[in-house]
Amino acid sequence: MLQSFKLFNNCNLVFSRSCSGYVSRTRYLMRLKEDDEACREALKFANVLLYHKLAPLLQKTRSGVCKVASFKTADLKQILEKVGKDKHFINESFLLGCTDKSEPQFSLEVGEVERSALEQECRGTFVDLRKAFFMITPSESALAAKGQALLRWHQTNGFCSATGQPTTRNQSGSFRVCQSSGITYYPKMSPVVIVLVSDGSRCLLARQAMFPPGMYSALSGFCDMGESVEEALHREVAEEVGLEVENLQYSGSQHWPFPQSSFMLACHATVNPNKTQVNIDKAELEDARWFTLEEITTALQNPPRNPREQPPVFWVPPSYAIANQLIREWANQQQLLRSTHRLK
Ligand SMILES: NC(=O)C1=CN([C@@H]2O[C@H](COP(=O)(O)OP(=O)(O)OC[C@H]3O[C@@H](n4cnc5c(N)ncnc54)[C@H](O)[C@@H]3O)[C@@H](O)[C@H]2O)C=CC1
Ligand SMILES: [Mg+2]
Repeated sequence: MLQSFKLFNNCNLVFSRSCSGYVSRTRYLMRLKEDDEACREALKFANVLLYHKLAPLLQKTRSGVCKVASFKTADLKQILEKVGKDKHFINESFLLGCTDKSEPQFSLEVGEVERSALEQECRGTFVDLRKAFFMITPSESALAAKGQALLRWHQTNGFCSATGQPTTRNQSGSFRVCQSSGITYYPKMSPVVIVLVSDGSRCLLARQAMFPPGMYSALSGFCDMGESVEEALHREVAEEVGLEVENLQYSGSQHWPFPQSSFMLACHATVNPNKTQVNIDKAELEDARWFTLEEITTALQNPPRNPREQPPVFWVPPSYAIANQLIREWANQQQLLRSTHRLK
C-alpha cells in the first residue's frame, strides 16, 4: 500500500513502505517488465483498458458514476473479434501496472475500428482524456493518463533517431530497441516546474489563451537542459510575470500526460508583499492576477461539470491536476492563519 507524509501543510508526498503485498507486487511487476514470456502469460489473465485514438473508454455504473472500463483478456478477445480485429491483436497491449490484488493491468489502442460498434459492444464511451478528468476519480485519472502516455510514446517512437530504422518493443512495452544501432529507448517524461506564488494574503494565478474560458492555473514551465528545479522556478516566474520569488517549498509531483508526458514538480513560493506588480509576458500568458482567499474558496467549491459548456466566470484545474493540490494547500494554510490570528 502507498503511504504519504506531510511536507507543506496538507501536501501528500507519496513514498513506498514495505507493508503487506506491496513489495511482492512491485517485484512481480519488475519481472513482467523484463521477462517477455512471463509478460505474455500475464496478459492471458489480465485487465485491459481500451483507448480509441488515445481516448480512454469509460463506463457508467448502475449508480450513474463514471469509471474507466477494464476488460478481462478472454472477454475482450471476443469483443474485438466481433468488430473485425484479429485474435492476436490483444498482444499489442502495454503493461500498465497491477491492481491491489496483483492482477496485471494493460492498455490497448484499438486503432481503426468502427467506434460506435465497439462502444456498443463494450457498453461504454471513448472520452477525451481532458474531459474524463472531470468525470472520474483522481486515482482512475492517474491510471487512464499513464495508459494514454505509454500508448502515445510508442506511437511516436517507432523509429531510431540515429539510424532512421524501425524500433521494436519488448512485450511489456517498457522499452524499444533499434536492431541496427542497438540503442534502447525508454518512455520519457519532460520535467516541468509548477509554482503557486503567494504575497502572504493572495495567490497568483495565470491563464494561457488556449485554456478553456475562465480557467486560471499556477505558473508553470518546462525545465531547460542543465537546470535545477530551483533555477527553473525562479526563471519561469521572472519570464512569465516579471517577479522574483523566495521561500521555495516543495509540495509534490505528478505525471501529466500532456503534451508528451510531463513530470510536474510542484512548489509554493512567496514574493515580497511590496513587490507584487505583475508584468505579463503576453507571448506566453493571456492574463495573470492575484486572487483572494474568498475567490479561491468559491472556485474550489464550485468545480464546473463540463468546462466547455457554460463554465463559471473563474475556475481552477480539476482535482486530479497538481495545480489544484497547490491551490487547496494554499487555501487551507490561509484559513489556518486567519483562525490563529482570530484566536490571538
Ligand atoms: N497538472 C497540472 O496541474 C498542470 C500541468 N501543466 C502542464 O505543464 C506543461 C508546461 O507548462 P507551460 O506553462 O505550457 O510551459 P512553458 O511556460 O515552458 O511554455 C511552453 C513552451 O515551452 C517550450 N518548450 C520548452 N521545452 C519544451 C518541452 N520539453 N516540451 C514542450 N514544449 C517545450 C515550447 O515552446 C512551448 O510552447 C504543459 O504541458 C501543461 O499541460 C501546466 C499547468 C498545470
Ligand atoms: Mg508557462
